[in-house]
Amino acid sequence: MAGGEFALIAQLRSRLGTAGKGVRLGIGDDAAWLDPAGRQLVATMDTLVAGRHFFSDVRPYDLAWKALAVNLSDLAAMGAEARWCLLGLALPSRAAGYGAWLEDFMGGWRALAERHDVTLAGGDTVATDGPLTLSVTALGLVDRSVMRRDAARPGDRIWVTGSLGDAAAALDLALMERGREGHRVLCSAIQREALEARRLRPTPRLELGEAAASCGVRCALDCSDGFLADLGHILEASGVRAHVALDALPLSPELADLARTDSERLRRWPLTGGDDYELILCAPPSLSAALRQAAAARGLRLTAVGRILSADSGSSAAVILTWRDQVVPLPAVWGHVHAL
Ligand SMILES: Nc1ncnc2c1ncn2[C@@H]1O[C@H](COP(=O)(O)OP(=O)(O)OP(=O)(O)O)[C@@H](O)[C@H]1O
Ligand SMILES: Cc1ncc(C[n+]2csc(CCOP(=O)(O)O)c2C)c(N)n1
Ligand SMILES: [Mg+2]
Repeated sequence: MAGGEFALIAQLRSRLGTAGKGVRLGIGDDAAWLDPAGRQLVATMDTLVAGRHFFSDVRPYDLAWKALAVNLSDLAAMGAEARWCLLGLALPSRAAGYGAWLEDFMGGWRALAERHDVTLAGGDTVATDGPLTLSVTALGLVDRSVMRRDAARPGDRIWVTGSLGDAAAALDLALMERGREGHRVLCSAIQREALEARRLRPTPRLELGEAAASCGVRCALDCSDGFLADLGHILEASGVRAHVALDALPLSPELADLARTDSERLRRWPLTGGDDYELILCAPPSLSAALRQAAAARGLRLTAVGRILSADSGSSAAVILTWRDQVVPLPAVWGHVHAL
């Protein structure tokens, strides 16, 4: 980008890059100089592409929130304390320029960054002939071991924070509104607003992630591709299987209302929908009380949804799904999410 790039960076620097904890040198030099103060560093990156991860007409405020939230959610799943971010922007040319866009974008970024005391320490800005693309690197700190996806053990309880499926239902609504292929959803304006807020502004469960790791939980992952697909990552990495009780999956009141009359939806949205950004945790029963307490202290819903089984127990399926204690078939996992 020509001159506009430097004006844009100056804005980001003055509004988002002000001195933060451990920032020796932030936006403005060839690289950021950061001080983890003797702690261990956890690093993650997620990229959002217009048309694939968000609709091009998204409000910049919401886009910024989501780009940051999905990365903080990865730190939460490791049990890390979020500290710094780098922001990569690939911007297609726009008749209206990026002045007003950036103003709104920075508002959304700041709202979430301030909540977790995360500083923008650097990034990169380029022009592109392709779609608007944002790539965020998030850096966090831990003092002890992280939670890993290969650490589930037979006998562990499987826990889920918050509720599942709202964002997927909202995506169906948004697709229908745009005349695109989606599943028909009939709901009130109030229900729609609640679901849409979950799709647009996910809440990274950083406090619970840190607390769970402190309680001794060794296995977690954040749920972005859909509960079944993400649980599948844990099962594969850990070499185990699982039993999941479909009737135990936590639903928001709005989704429970919509799914009441339709068990197919009840299965699809929370199990395969994606974009939830809740944590899936696996922990031995001896940690259940401490985990429940950690969630209650933060006003966060935490639900036991199943159990980890050993690889050689019973049937060959990785996940045994039950509904009212009867085994039910697994829905097809949403294949196109990762089609390259
Ligand atoms: N291009 C890449 N180069 C190096 N490592 C990569 C690359 N893409 C992914 N990875 C690594 O692969 C692992 C899995 O990444 P993946 O993006 O599937 O998980 P995730 O970020 O938890 O999920 P999601 O992106 O759906 O939120 C991570 O360790 C990630 O750092
Ligand atoms: C416009 C639009 N279409 C589809 C979706 C749904 N979606 C896209 S990627 C993804 C999983 C995480 O992605 P990744 O694994 O690539 O990080 C999900 C649930 C959306 N949010 N917006
Ligand atoms: Mg990723």
